[in-house]
Amino acid sequence: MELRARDLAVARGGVPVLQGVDFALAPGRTLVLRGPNGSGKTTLLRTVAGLQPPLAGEITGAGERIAYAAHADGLKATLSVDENLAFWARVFGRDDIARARAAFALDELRDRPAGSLSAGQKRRLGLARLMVTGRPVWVLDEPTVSLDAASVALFADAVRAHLGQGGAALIATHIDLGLDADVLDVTPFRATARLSASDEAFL
Ligand SMILES: Nc1ncnc2c1ncn2[C@@H]1O[C@H](COP(=O)(O)OP(=O)(O)OP(=O)(O)O)[C@@H](O)[C@H]1O
Repeated sequence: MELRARDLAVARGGVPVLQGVDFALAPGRTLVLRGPNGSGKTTLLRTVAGLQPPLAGEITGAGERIAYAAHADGLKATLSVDENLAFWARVFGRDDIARARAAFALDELRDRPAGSLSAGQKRRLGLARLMVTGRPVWVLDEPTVSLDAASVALFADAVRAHLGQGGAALIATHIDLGLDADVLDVTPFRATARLSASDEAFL
């Protein structure tokens, strides 16, 4: 099933940020969002992930198919690496964490409290959680922040494996991940109208 956005308009803090966004993301494919700082990539991802409603337009193929990884890692600091993964797996009704742990080179860190990990190790753990969700559409906001070159390569491998199993990925990133990806530059979709609260009632 495709993830699709049709004529989507999104807002941040009540201010329209993007409008007229259309894209389709098929199983097995990656779509990379590009655009300068503040152009609306995070806002678009949050809307696709269902964390905020669109101002206008339609999203299909999202909802419970999405696993979202935001800027913040959102880890439980006092729980170990394994406990964090197991907790997350349970939330999604699953129990296999070994594959995710290995894919992100976390085996040697499995008993360490997440709060004691380095920034890059925390990020690897945050990304490993995607694998335990079992969800087909990964929505990722700057996933490689804090990662060294070797960890970026691990991440790209994990995405490739996910695509190979029929998954899909929507990724905001400023770097080249070496993936065979489609690219959507959000710059042309910047919202022109700055609507007041009273105008919004007529949308
Ligand atoms: N909490 C907020 N309340 C109001 N406006 C916000 C908030 N967060 C971001 N914005 C504004 O919304 C617009 C879009 O921001 P967004 O974070 O979506 O951009 P981005 O393309 O992801 O940027 P970056 O590349 O810097 O991560 C910007 O003008 C930003 O200043």
